[in-house]
Amino acid sequence: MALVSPSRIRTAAIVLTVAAMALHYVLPPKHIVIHPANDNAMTIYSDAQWGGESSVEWLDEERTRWLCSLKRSPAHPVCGLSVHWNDTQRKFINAYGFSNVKVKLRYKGPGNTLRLYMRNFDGQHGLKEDRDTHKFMYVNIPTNDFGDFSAPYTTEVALSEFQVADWWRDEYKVDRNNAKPQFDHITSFGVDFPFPQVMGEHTLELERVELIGVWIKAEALYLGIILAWLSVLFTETTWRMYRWRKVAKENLRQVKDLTNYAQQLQEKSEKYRELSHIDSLTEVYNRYGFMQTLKSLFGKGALNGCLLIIDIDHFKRVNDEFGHVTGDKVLREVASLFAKNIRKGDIFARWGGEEFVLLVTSYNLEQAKSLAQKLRLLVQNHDFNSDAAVAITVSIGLTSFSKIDSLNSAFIRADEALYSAKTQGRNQVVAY
Ligand SMILES: Nc1nc2c(ncn2[C@@H]2O[C@H](COP(=O)(O)OP(=O)(O)OP(=O)(O)O)[C@@H](O)[C@H]2O)c(=O)[nH]1
Repeated sequence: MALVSPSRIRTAAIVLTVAAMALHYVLPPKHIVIHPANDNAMTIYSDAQWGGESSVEWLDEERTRWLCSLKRSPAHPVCGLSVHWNDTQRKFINAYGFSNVKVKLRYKGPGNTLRLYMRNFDGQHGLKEDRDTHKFMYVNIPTNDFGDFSAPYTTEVALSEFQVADWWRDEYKVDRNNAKPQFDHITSFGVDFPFPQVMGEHTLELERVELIGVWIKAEALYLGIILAWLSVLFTETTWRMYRWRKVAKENLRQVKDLTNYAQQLQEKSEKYRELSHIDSLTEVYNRYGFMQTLKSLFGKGALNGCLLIIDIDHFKRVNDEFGHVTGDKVLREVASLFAKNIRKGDIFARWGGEEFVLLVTSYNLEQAKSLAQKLRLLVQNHDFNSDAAVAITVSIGLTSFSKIDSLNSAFIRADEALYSAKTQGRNQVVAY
């Protein structure tokens, strides 16, 4: 089995999907603590610094609880607390990936609403060093949403609830497009009172402020899972296609092999068929080949012509005196002489032993006779180049025929003619 098979990849993908989803729901949210923290500074302020009548003071040594006394005066009534860190080690907070701010605050007083705010330095508007120029974003929260001193209560506010203050936009002449809340360079967090402020004494205690976010957003997680599954399916499809191609290639190769093998068999069977028609010694037709060729000629229509039976004279002597090897050589040469000197359509075969037959079509008896004489002389005059000091001659008996059913009788007549040629002294042609 392959090391990385599709089923293994799919199993791994299922395990990873389940693990990712479980982690997503089980993991505690990520958070950044804004307060309390060692690296921030807390300031309380009031309109007293601009000549107003309001005042503010810490109520405990730990500086967690403070008292705002809001008083009407010509100055705009202001009182609040600011947590900031742009003059501490932590220059700013990037809240990318965070969605909420969680505030644990206690309030006691006549006010109905508190204002939570954050400032963010955006580089285009304001100076880094001057916190008052940083974008002011706020959200008003009913005081009921916070606990009083008897029952502390935690409120969570979505960052999307914050809006940029109109006065900040007007003061720094920022157009609407650039006046959208942003939380990538938060430089301070604060609590104060929105307009219309309620005069009187307000006691507040800020216990904890933190940014809350998920490690990975659900949409991003699902998109990731979908992409991972798409790549698993892609990998699997590619793998399967690769395998199928390999199998198809192998099948094709086998088909090719079989085709080649079938071709070889065909060639062999052709060869054997041919061999079954051919006399192995002389390489001319044997008796079977002669009959088959004759049949195919009959198939093409009525046949007429002449039949010649050729027999080597005193061939036994050649064998007896010079051996069979010489005898074979003589047989081959006689066959070759005949084969070379007949027409393409004529059928020449070794009938058996030292006897040959020749069937010439469309020849009358006279024409066949002169052909037979020509062949007889060819043999007589041929230099057999053998050790046989005996002259090689042939006797030929021939006859004509014009009908298929007369072929048998033609054989008988030609045989009789041959016998006659032999008895009359051999090396001659006799026609019946
Ligand atoms: N070398 C060889 N000899 C063969 C073959 N086939 C038949 N013979 C020989 O051919 C000879 C034929 O002899 P016979 O039938 O007596 O005829 P002949 O000696 O030619 O005499 P006539 O036909 O009367 O002239 C025999 O000795 C056979 O052994 C063959 O394939 N090779």
